[in-house]
Amino acid sequence: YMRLRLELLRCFAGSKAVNLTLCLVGTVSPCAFRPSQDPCASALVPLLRGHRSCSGSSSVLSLNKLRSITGISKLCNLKKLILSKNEIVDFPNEIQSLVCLEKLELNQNQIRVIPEGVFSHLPRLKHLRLNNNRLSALPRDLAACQGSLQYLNISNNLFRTFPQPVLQLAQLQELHVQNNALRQLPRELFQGQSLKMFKANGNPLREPPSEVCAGGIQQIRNYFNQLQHGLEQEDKRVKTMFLGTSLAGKSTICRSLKQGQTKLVPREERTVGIEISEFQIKDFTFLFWDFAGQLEYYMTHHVFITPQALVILVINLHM
Ligand SMILES: Nc1nc2c(ncn2[C@@H]2O[C@H](COP(=O)(O)OP(=O)(O)OP(=O)(O)O)[C@@H](O)[C@H]2O)c(=O)[nH]1
Repeated sequence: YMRLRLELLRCFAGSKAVNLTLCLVGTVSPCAFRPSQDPCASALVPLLRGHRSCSGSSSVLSLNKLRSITGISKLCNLKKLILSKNEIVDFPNEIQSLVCLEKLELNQNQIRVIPEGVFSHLPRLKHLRLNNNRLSALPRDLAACQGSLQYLNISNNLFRTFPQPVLQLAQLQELHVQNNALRQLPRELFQGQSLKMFKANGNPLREPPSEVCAGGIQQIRNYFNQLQHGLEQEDKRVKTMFLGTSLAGKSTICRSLKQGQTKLVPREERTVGIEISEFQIKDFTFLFWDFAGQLEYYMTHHVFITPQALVILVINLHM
């Protein structure tokens, strides 16, 4: 039950585009098979109906909890293979025999590693879903799909660095990398014009900043173009936030810096909300954000604190 072996599928060897969605994903009812069009498939329907999890039209594989798949290597005409929502840990190596494959979905499994040498046998692959696994890298030979792959989803994995083989995918139109641990995206990804849809939210991005990524592909392209032309050097504004408990001395440091000498703020002049001011040193402009230290204002702080800001935490050592 937990290790549904698909040896019996060998009888499909040579048949065209067998709807494996049914037996592997189970989101389609057994009637999705078209025995009239594919006589081999009719042999499988009773087999699956006899299987406990296949009775009825509900999700089959989510119940099966497949951990491994074997016996599919002879399905060499297969175009679509859906193995979503299982408990597959080891990438099924036999997929490399499915040389006609155009669509492969292995999302929502527990795959950590994809071995080298599988994708180099899949030159027709157009659609690849690997989201919701435990991947932190992609094999180099994914680049072999550069003439065909149009859709790639690697969201909800453990990528800390952007997988370089993706940069070779010249036909890629849609890329999902949400909810990983990416800090940086490569400029080359946005140099071609093929990419039409790109999603990267849920990553701790610094380069380009998350705010830029949220604006979409064109904004990301503009950002990199500006960087390339050195325009970023003209932006010398530094957002500076003063944080600390009430009466820690935030306003005092803020005013002392601006006036170039110690300037004690009278106790009765408490900050209310936020006081924003500017401070110039040479050609740098510091935008001072002096936050009120009273507890009731804490709730609003996180709204204003952005990753690019300089934060000065003020502590009164006598308290
Ligand atoms: N002696 C001494 N007093 C200080 C120093 N820094 C701040 N103070 C005094 O401590 C009190 C509080 O200072 P503020 O700068 O208003 O503190 P704050 O952190 O801005 O306080 P909130 O407005 O409540 O958030 C004031 O009376 C200041 O004069 C310091 O370095 N030495």
